[in-house]
Amino acid sequence: MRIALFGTVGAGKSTISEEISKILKYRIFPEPIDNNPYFDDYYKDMEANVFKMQIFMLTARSKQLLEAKKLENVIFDRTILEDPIFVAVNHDLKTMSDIDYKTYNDFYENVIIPNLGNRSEFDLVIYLKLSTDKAIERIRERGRVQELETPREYWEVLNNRYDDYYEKRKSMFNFLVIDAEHDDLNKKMEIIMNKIYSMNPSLKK
Ligand SMILES: Nc1ncnc2c1ncn2[C@@H]1O[C@H](COP(=O)(O)OP(=O)(O)OP(=O)(O)O)[C@@H](O)[C@H]1O
Repeated sequence: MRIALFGTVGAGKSTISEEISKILKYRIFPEPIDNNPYFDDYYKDMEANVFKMQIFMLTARSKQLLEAKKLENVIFDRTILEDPIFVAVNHDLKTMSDIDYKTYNDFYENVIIPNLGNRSEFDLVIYLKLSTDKAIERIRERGRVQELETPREYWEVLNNRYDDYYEKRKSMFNFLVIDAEHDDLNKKMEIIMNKIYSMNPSLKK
């Protein structure tokens, strides 16, 4: 089964990915952050670095999808579907120009998507939905320095854009929406695993 975690920064995707992986022993494809040469600069100056950051992210995720093609069972900690959401936020907040926004979207629609073919198909997309206040609380608790100075408006627009994406495309993917506002991991996992087992009862040992 190809499982994807979908949701704004601080939603808890990494934790849920790890919990599912512990149970099903599926490999996780993590967010390409650790060796990302643009990550620090992006948070320091989005306008100057957003385009470079996006090219890096798309390339890293395309490489992951190529590798994952060989595997039947995988977990994606965020998907390539979500990168344009970050780009739209930059455009909304005017840290990306109209021209760059158009170029990115042309590139994404005409180069990235056709090249992916069925590699970006997911059996289940788990949307961890939460309020912006809660997301910010988690970002602060986690304390990743690059994210701490980012204005609230960025997280707010990002979260709204996630909701819009879901509303517009909910019939295109097999979404499971999880209320990620509360911290009860067991409760969230129970709903998720019940869904996974209902899709494939043989996974339940
Ligand atoms: N396309 C993108 N453009 C800009 N920033 C991105 C993009 N994709 C991911 N990021 C950034 O990369 C970081 C991702 O970190 P991480 O893997 O911890 O995910 P997260 O969204 O914080 O997840 P979690 O739900 O686990 O809290 C965040 O700072 C996020 O804003």
